[in-house]
Amino acid sequence: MIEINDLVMKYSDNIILNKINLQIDAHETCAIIGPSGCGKSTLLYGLAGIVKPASGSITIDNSIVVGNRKETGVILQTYGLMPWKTVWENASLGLSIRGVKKNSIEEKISIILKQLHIYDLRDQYPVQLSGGQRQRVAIARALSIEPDLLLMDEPFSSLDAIAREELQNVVVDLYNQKAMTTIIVTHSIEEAVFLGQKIIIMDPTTGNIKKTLDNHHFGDHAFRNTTDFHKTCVEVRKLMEVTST
Ligand SMILES: Nc1ncnc2c1ncn2[C@@H]1O[C@H](COP(=O)(O)OP(=O)(O)OP(=O)(O)O)[C@@H](O)[C@H]1O
Repeated sequence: MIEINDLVMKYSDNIILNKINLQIDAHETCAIIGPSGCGKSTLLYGLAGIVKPASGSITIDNSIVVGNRKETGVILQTYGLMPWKTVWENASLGLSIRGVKKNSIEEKISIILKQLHIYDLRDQYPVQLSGGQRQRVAIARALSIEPDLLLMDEPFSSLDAIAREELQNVVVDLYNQKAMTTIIVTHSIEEAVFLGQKIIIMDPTTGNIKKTLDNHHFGDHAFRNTTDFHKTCVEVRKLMEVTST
């Protein structure tokens, strides 16, 4: 379980997040949405231990986050792939850094690459891949460490609508297999509604949470085509409009 208590995040004297309180249950998926610059990434960096709170705390499973946590998988906007390493080498980086034995790495990475349909691309370099394929490699690397928490910062923003929906389906499938706590920062209302059991709408004027919606429909690819999906999108859009005026 994640507990955020009176969290203040600043860059120099500039307060970005102001006294945020939030609980995210273990095995929950949470989408964070809000206008550009409202501090979504900053919140994710706090959860990842990349940026330290000015005050307040972030606790994961009763331990205060003070830096990288080895059970947290992180996918940042830029994918973070090493251009000089192959798909296989990029995907296995997290395991080799942790000193995992070669046999075990081979077994785990083969399974994950096959699951993400990029096994045949294992000897290619990032420059030879499409955006969606690169993103699958980044997902493979994050999953290889078997995280209990997966943090994603606008992971699909550079993809076309179809590639984006395919990868959203992959996230749902992975969740249905492993039920890892998943937090995704997104600009897309549809993505937030499709991927978040909890949808957090941020308010840039207060540096706090405007509203949290519970969404019980998560987990089914077909949800995208339902009336409930569209209704929830409209609800989130209205809250975003209020936020941005
Ligand atoms: N390293 C930094 N140093 C100083 N200010 C920063 C830094 N990173 C972000 N900021 C500022 O903090 C604010 C919040 O940035 P953040 O990236 O968290 O917002 P965001 O909601 O994720 O934005 P976007 O949707 O555009 O990615 C912005 O005003 C940004 O300019």
